[in-house]
Amino acid sequence: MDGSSLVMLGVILALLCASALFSGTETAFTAASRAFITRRAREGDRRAATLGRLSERKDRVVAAILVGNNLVNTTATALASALLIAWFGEGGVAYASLVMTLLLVVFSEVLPKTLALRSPDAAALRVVPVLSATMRLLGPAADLVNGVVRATLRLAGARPPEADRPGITEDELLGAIELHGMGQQGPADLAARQERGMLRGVLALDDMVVRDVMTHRSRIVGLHASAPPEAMLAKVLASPHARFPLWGRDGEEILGVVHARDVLRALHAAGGDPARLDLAAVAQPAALVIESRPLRDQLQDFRKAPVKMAMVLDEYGALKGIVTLEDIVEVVVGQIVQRGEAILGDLAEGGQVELRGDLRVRDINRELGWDLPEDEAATIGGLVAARQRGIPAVGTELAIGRYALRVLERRGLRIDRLAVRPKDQTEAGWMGPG
Ligand SMILES: Nc1ncnc2c1ncn2[C@@H]1O[C@H](COP(=O)(O)OP(=O)(O)OP(=O)(O)O)[C@@H](O)[C@H]1O
Ligand SMILES: [Mg+2]
Repeated sequence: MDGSSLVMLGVILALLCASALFSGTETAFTAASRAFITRRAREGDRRAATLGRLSERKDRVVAAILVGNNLVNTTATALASALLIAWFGEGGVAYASLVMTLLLVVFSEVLPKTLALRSPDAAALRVVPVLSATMRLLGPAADLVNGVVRATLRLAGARPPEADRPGITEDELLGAIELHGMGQQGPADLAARQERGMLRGVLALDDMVVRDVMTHRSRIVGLHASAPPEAMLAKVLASPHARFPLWGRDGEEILGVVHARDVLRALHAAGGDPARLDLAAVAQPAALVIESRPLRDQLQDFRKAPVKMAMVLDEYGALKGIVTLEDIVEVVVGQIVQRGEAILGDLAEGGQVELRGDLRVRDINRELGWDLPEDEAATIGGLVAARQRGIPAVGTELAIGRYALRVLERRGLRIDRLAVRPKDQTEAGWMGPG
């Protein structure tokens, strides 16, 4: 082998290495997590800051890398052809294609990309100098490439892709949340599941309205201003609640909201004599909210409000229920306190569970990981009534989505108790008596 052949071999080898560097850089750059880069940049890491800036124009960076990568690939292959033709004559072209394809795929594509993917975040930081140099040298070429691509797309009638799409979409975020902690087991799995629930809850605040979480009118514990003071005191003492709407004479008009603290204050003002208790004097003005108000907005209102309870009205101004800060917080963190009896019965074999009719479909889905439809009614009893177009008799069975339901108890026009099970698991049928 003569001297110039040796030089050529050396150059080809160097080009293959450059090609590998481009490939690895591209993979590290595109696979590095945005969250990691942002965090490190905030901590003052200069390389991360550069990465963050480059990520804002991903298409430009990728185009520059591709230009560089293809430039070295073609040059290396051309040199190899020249060399092998000199050695083997005409047949050298075929040899060069074969050998260079193998070398490029194995050493300049798969190997560096696999390496970069093993820890893309660290790799991305390491290749920042390569990225900067590439952009300085090939940035204009990348602009040219992107310009030609856009023009061609426009000629073909296709819409060019958005160059600078802001951040990620909510769908992408939801997808990432579903993947969070997947494949973990035991306590780690439980923690990840709870975190998924909270993250989903935060996003749900956008789609939910006050009506979805309010406590229905029929379950409000309120005080009537016209009732004997001793009776009001007894009611406050017997109730687990801290805030009470104060109704006017006709039981329709809302005078305000009384906090248990206010009752104490009123009692003190009355010299400790319950008969002289004047709750209307200590009641705070009631906040009113329309039932269609988005939860996110109501949450903001509560942050500023002196009383963390609001009366929920429909568009005609009729009272529909009440909502408190806790009702909204529960969308994110899940049921905080299980009120009264246990919120859910024990899960029997085959996944069957007995539920109170007034449980919220959303809470059931969350607690059991089910997917009953949440947009037809707030409570599971309401969902059954909606599907049956009326209040079904005890013993009625129906299917909703993947679930079989059976009415166990009815009180008046309300479904009090029902049994539910996922259909696929228990072809065996209902368990237990009844
Ligand atoms: N007077 C009331 N009547 C009926 N339901 C109420 C009443 N007050 C609060 N709730 C409901 O009870 C649940 C818990 O609300 P929240 O924790 O805000 O009130 P609380 O437990 O009475 O007060 P606190 O937790 O401040 O002592 C919510 O679903 C809320 O809608
Ligand atoms: Mg509470």
